[in-house]
Amino acid sequence: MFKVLVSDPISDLGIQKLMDAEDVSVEKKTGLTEDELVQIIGEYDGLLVRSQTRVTEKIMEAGKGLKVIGRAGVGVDNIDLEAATKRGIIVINAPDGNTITTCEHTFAMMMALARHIPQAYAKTIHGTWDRKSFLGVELRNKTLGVLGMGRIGSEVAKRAKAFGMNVLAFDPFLTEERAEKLEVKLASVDEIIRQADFMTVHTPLTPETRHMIARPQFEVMKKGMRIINCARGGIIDELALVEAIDEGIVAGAAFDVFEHEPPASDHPFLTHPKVIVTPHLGASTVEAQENVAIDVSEQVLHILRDEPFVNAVNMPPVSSSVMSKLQPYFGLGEKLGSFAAQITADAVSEILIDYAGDLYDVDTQPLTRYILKGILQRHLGSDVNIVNSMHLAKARDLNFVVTKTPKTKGFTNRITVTLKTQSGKNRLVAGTLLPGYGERIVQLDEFPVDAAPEGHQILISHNDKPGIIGRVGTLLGKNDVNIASMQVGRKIIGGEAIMILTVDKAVPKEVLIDLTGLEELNTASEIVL
Ligand SMILES: NC(=O)C1=CN([C@@H]2O[C@H](COP(=O)(O)OP(=O)(O)OC[C@H]3O[C@@H](n4cnc5c(N)ncnc54)[C@H](O)[C@@H]3O)[C@@H](O)[C@H]2O)C=CC1
Ligand SMILES: O=C(O)C(=O)COP(=O)(O)O
Repeated sequence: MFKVLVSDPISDLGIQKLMDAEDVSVEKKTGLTEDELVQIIGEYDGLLVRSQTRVTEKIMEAGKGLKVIGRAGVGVDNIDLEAATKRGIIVINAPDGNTITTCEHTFAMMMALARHIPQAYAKTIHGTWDRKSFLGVELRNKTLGVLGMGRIGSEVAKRAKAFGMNVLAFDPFLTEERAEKLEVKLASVDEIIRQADFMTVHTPLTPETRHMIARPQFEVMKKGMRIINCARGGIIDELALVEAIDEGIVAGAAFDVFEHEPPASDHPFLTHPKVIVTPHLGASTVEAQENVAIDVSEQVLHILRDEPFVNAVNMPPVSSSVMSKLQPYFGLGEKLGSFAAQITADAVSEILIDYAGDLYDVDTQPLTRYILKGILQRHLGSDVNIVNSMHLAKARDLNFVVTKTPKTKGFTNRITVTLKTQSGKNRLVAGTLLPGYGERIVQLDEFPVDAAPEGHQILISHNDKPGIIGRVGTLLGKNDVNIASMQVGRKIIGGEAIMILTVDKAVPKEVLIDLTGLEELNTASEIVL
């Protein structure tokens, strides 16, 4: 008999199938502390949560029999995925079930913001008939900026069109073609900030999206903008937002999510007359809660019974025979994908992967999943894994083409990843596994190189002129950035060249800016692998 613990309020109707299963017993214990969970988790094979329960490494360590953690919702930022993967605990989520509900909440917030509904309600029920203070604005003919055009963002955009709004959208995976299909105008974050009347964010919280709207963005923002966050606390810098409202830059904000939940009682949002808040209610409808609970229960049943499953956010289902041939290449593949994504600034329209030499007659599909994971993870965050990376690429109309080449000059094996972009500036990175030496990047765009893909790297494009290497070394030395290795590649003497430096620690942004100021140096960016 499998035992499943439900530790957050999850729809009974949704988990009915799990409760009815003869081989499963379900127990509901909500509101437990970490220590209380640690005490009891050892008895269970499965754990079902929403966003309240923080499933920490300590809990998983105590959950010796835990096979699966089911998240009845989208975001898995309350679950330590790395700890789960390390222990072979499969984490699944229900990504589709609460899309519409959260989109509708976003609209409820947008309307409430435009018409001051919470503030007007509060005055009216306290006996003040105030018709002067709450002059609103229409949505019609206003410009809505949508940051993050995944499931929820796309639905928000669709409904905004019905309200007569013009939609500007930004998502690293949004191509011109897809934007046209969704009837939105592709825009940069900067264009959205300068042009939108309303702005709503629908991205996950990743290192890249954390504080993506902060002081520098407020400084150039269109005056009078209204901002909505029903995605994750931390995407918008909360304190900088309050400042921007007080300075008259932002006309109002509606937040469902917070950097710390629940927010502290003295959080400025809670008393600010121009900020409206809800307690993370985006997914809280009867329908969504039923949907996500059904989805997650079905998957938990499959996993407990050792049956095929979908929506795993962390587990690689690779057979052992394929594994033994391909495993040595998995790390290289993922790094090549990540490297390619990090050097590509434009929206990617197609991914080309070529396997050559020893990889010619191997079923490389699992390896392709690692490469896609490396590419997608940069923008989609921790939800991408080798189980869902192909699905996620397809769902974003991101075509990937795999080719095989029997022989490769100079190497026994070679993986080449090319990202074709909207602007036509394609980026190529190729790598090989050298017996006895490990992973190597052997080509970057048209330049032959020989660099180990690891840690912090600086990629520099420059003109092949004497003295440039010295100038780079001196500047990095002055800034206490130690160079572990350096590789230079060029096609012709005196022409365009590149440099890959492996350094011992993260490179401050200012140092990268200073590098680009050096004579004969064109661009400098950091790659983290
Ligand atoms: N308030 C609530 O109760 C709920 C909140 N959510 C949250 O809403 C967010 C969106 O959920 P979904 O649409 O289902 O996810 P999704 O994965 O379908 O979409 C996220 C999109 O953000 C894009 N993105 C990533 N980095 C970006 C960047 N730097 N700039 C612009 N776009 C970027 C991705 O390419 C992706 O298309 C998630 O954070 C999720 O956790 C989801 C459901 C309920
Ligand atoms: O699904 C998500 O990402 C959510 O944020 C919903 O969270 P909840 O299940 O309502 O605690």
